[in-house]
Amino acid sequence: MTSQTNGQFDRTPLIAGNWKMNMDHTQAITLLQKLAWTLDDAKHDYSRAEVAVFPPFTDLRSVQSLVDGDDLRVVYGAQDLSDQDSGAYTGDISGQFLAKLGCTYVLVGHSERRTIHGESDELCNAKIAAAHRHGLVPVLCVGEGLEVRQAGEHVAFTLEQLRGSIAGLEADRVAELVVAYEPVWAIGTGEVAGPEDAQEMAAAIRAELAGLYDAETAARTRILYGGSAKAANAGSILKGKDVDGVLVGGASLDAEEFASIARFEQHLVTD
Ligand SMILES: O=C[C@H](O)COP(=O)(O)O
Repeated sequence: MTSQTNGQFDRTPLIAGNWKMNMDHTQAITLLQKLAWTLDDAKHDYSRAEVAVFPPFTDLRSVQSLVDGDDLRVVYGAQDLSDQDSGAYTGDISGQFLAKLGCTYVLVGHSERRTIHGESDELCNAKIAAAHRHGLVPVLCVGEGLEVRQAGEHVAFTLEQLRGSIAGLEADRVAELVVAYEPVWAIGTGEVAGPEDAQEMAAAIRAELAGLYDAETAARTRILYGGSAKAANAGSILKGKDVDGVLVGGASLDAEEFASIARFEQHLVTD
């Protein structure tokens, strides 16, 4: 595996846009073209910050054609996958199909899947295995709700989700895994966990991985923050030494705003 450092950060930051259930396939083309043009105009260096989008399933073929046809550097993934590979699973999508569509990543266990669709850590674990069977890199989402946060149990809760979701995973797989810490109370609410909160949890996740595996493995895993991230707060969030990127929802639907987040190095907050 190649080194993930970009020279300034220990790991190459990943700026990921989860479009959720927004944008049909024609709107997807417009949004992605605008994003790519904006990043090109700004001379974005993709080796300094990787940029990924996660459109709805129905957009992926159009996204693939655009990325391939125009040689875009933006990569993409799906918002979910089945833990099964094929068969009588009406409505589900196989990792095999996503790989064929050129997906690099796939979200697993987003809080909206966990809460609305009742997805458990065990199912997330099986979905991670399915992603690996098809060469996809899972972006595992973990994070606590408001009550857990108020009870001060957010670290223990989140680490339990992490352990349950990665049980049995080999060290090499953990090193390439992306973990997104998304406090549920900060998603789509305008509430942002402070940079200290994001760093606290990212450090706790990395320490947990070091304990479960080893320090070298843990040092390679990328850990993102998600929850009302935007250009105005990305610089301070990404200042945390264990925070390796952001998983952006609402703000990723605006090409200029999302491009500005990807260009966070321009507005990194320093002491
Ligand atoms: O996947 C993205 C997260 O759910 C964050 O969404 P948000 O930026 O709209 O709060």
